[in-house]
Amino acid sequence: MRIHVADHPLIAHKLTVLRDAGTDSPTFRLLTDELVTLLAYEATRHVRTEPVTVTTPVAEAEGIKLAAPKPLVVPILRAGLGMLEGMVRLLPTAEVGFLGMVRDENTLKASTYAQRIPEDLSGRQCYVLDPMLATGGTLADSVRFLVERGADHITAVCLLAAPEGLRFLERELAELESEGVPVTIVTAAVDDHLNEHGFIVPGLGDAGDRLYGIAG
Ligand SMILES: O=P(O)(O)OC[C@H]1O[C@H](OP(=O)(O)OP(=O)(O)O)[C@H](O)[C@@H]1O
Ligand SMILES: O=c1cc[nH]c(=O)[nH]1
Ligand SMILES: [Mg+2]
Repeated sequence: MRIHVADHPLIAHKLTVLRDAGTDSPTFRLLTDELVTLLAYEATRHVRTEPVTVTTPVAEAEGIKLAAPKPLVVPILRAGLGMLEGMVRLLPTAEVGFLGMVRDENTLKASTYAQRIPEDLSGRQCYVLDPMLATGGTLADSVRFLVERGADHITAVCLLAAPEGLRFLERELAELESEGVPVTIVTAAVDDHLNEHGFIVPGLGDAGDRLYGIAG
């Protein structure tokens, strides 16, 4: 598993404001959107392309275009939805599939309550969006779901990751990787630890609640 921690002053600045408990929801949504576009630049570094020739007003030029099949962007509801626009701004021709997942507050186990993902993902590169990688359970399940449908290249874009979750994913996804499905995590920061409630410390709190308000 490849882990890329973005190292850029603009990302660190926006993340600092995002962490601040005093930042209101409209600002939190705006900053999330801006951060994802910056992270998307790194996350799409290995997007598949094919050569193309265009005719400029002067001569022919060799270039590239995104290869078929189109990449699939998968926001993990709810909080991942706040990352969607920032991602497709950079990948406007991507298709979008949805996975609704929620973590039980007591057991910290993730479960899937909704999905709208193409049945056949053979040869598709998938970009999973989820702001928080805490225990890693949600991401591990979502990666397995996509690979079972044929995805062969997965990149997760997160705002924050916990070391415990990254170690868990390394172990859980080792088998997939040995079968030739590379997994990359792109994150704005790796925080210190998880607390007894499975929250990232120092973190930014509950990303879904901060984006959309307290869920019932
Ligand atoms: O790494 P994990 O320990 O699995 O935790 C991370 C998950 O927890 C949060 O979702 P939550 O269950 O709060 O749902 P929400 O997005 O609807 O708020 C977050 O958005 C991730 O999806
Ligand atoms: O810190 C955390 C952990 C899981 N989910 C969140 O939204 N925040
Ligand atoms: Mg939540």
